[in-house]
Amino acid sequence: MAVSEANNGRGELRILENLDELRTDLADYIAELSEAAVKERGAFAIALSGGSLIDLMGKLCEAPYNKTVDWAKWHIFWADERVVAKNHSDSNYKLAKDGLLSKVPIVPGHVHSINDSVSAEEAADDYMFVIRQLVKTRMVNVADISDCPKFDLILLGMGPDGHIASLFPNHSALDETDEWVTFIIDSPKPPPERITFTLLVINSASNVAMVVTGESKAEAVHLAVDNIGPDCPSLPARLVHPTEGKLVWFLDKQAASKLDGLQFSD
Ligand SMILES: O=C(O)[C@H](O)[C@@H](O)[C@H](O)[C@H](O)COP(=O)(O)O
Repeated sequence: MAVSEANNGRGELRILENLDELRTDLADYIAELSEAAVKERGAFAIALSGGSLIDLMGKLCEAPYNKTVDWAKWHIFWADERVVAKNHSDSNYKLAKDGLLSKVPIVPGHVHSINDSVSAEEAADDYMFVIRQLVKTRMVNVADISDCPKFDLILLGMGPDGHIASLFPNHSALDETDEWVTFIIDSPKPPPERITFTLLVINSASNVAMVVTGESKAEAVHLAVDNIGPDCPSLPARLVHPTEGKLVWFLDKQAASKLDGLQFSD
C-alpha cells in the first residue's frame, strides 16, 4: 500500500494494490475508529452510502472483526438513501442489511433507516428530526462550533461524474447550507427520488472516508484531489473538506491511476 498526504489539504490517500487489500485496510480503519469512539463517548455513529461500498466493507463480517468490534455500540445512518420501499432492490437500507447488518450483532433499534412510506421531502424532514433527537442525547456527537451533527464516520462512494451521496454536479442540493438532510427528485443516477446529507453535515463529521475503485473513476479522482488550476470544476467530491475532521481516500490502483505525480513501487 502507498500512503501519502495530498499536498493541498485534500486528505490522506491510501492506494491499495488490489480490492482484497483495500477491503482489509478499510475494515481495519473502521474497526479502529469504532474502538476510539466507543472508548471516548460510548457510541459509534456511522453513516453509510449505497453502491459498491457495502461489498467493500465485507471483511467486517469475518474474523477477527465480527468478534472484536463492539457492534452493540454502533448507530447506523445513511448519508443518502433512495426513496423506495425498504425491501426494494434499489434500497440502500436493503443493500446494507443483506450485505452487513444481518451478519453482525447490531442492535435493531440502532439502525436509523428512512421513513419509506412518505414523499422524498417528508422523508428528508423526518430523517432530520430523528437525527436531531439523537444529537440531543449525544448518541450522535455535535460539532464544536454549531449545533450540527458530528458523525464519527461518514463513508462515501463516488460516481464517475464526481457525485457523492446523492449530491450531483451542478445540482441545487449542493447549495443547501441550512438543512442537514435534503431531497432530490431528479437524480441523474436512477432511481430519481433520493434524500441526502448536505455538505454541511458531511463536512462536520469527525471522519469522512471516500471509497473509490475502478478505472472509470480515475479522472474524477484526479479532478477531486489534484491541484488543477483555476478551471477547477465544482465537482461534489472536491467539496468534501471536513472542517474539524479527517478525510481519507481509499483507492485501488485503477482509481488512482490519473493522480498527478504518482509512482507505484512494484
Ligand atoms: O445510493 C447511491 O447511489 C450512492 O450512495 C452513491 O453516491 C454511490 O455511493 C456512488 O454512486 C458510487 O457508487 P459505486 O461505488 O457503486 O460506483
